[in-house]
Amino acid sequence: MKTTFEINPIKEWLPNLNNPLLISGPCSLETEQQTLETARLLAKDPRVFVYRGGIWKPRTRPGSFEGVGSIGLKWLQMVKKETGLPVGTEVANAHHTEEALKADLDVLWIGARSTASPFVVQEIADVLKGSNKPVLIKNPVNPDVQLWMGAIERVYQAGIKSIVAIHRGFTPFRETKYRNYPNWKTVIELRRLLPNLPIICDPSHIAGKREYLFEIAQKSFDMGMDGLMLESHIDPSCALSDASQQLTPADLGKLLDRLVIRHQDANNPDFENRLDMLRSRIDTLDAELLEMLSSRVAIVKQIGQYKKHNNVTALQINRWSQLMDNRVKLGKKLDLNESLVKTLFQLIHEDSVRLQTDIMDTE
Ligand SMILES: C=C(O[C@@H]1C=C(C(=O)O)C=C[C@H]1O)C(=O)O
Repeated sequence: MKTTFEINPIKEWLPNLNNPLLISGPCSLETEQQTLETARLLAKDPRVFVYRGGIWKPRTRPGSFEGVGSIGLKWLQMVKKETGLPVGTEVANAHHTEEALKADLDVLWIGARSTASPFVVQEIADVLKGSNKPVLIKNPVNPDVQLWMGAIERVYQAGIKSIVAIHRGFTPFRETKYRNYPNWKTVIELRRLLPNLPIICDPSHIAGKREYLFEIAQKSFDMGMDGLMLESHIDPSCALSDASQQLTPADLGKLLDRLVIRHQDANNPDFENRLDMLRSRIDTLDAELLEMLSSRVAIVKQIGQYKKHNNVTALQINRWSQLMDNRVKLGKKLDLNESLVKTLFQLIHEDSVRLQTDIMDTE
């Protein structure tokens, strides 16, 4: 499928956007009062552009608070009427989508568990046909960029051009300090595949804890994200869901005050000139790296021939272990990141062994 999507910039559906897109509001709407009081405070901050509130909550285990359901749509309409903020909620099946469209919410989003299921996304997309609603699509729970793309394509094929992707982190397979670990590699790949697609970050679901929200939000701007979705609650300690990751509107304001917003360009000729100079040095160094790599490959091939004639295995585990230890030590001395050195030499070694077995088996 071709990947030149004509995605609308956010400003097309949010004309007063003059800052990164910030979506905020409670994880779950709980009562009319909690919904409205949170909204009233958020509406005072001009950096908040959309009010969010979950009403159908996909919970991992049964028995937790699963949201107030359709009554919440009425509360969201009240927020819009009173504050003027556009409002949105998560939809997870055709019925939710029909209800949300009937209530004329301004934006809808598809959650991470739903994105992971093509059937669910398709059923939502079928209902969205002809609606023109902006749709935000969270990453699937596993870092599979194709699955994320698939959900975006399904919604796009339903005629929706106002799409935003949300990085909400991925299910960890081991203990991490975050609730859902961020995977910037997957986000960078999505950006490469769909350069015009706005991508925002959801630090609340990545962090799981208030104390980590700032570092993730700042990293998002460092990475060129187009905005943030940050949960807020009038009284987080009493929240019925995700109590430890929500902020009061006042604390949200304080967090926003500390964030440095970064731009794609500096619009400053001095900066551009200096950057060009440094980049041309990188270009030269990269060419040298590749030439050195090519010389290395030539020797690896020579060794391969030599091994072939002497019936010696391509893989030499002792040499490989010593080489790796030595390169890691050298890398440390040169102040290089250990995982960079390891990954680089693992790739180089894997290719050496492949080259040598090819020589042994085909010539
Ligand atoms: C080049 C060799 O063959 C393999 C490739 C290596 C490499 O790329 O440096 C090291 C050990 C071997 O597993 C060798 O035996 O020296």
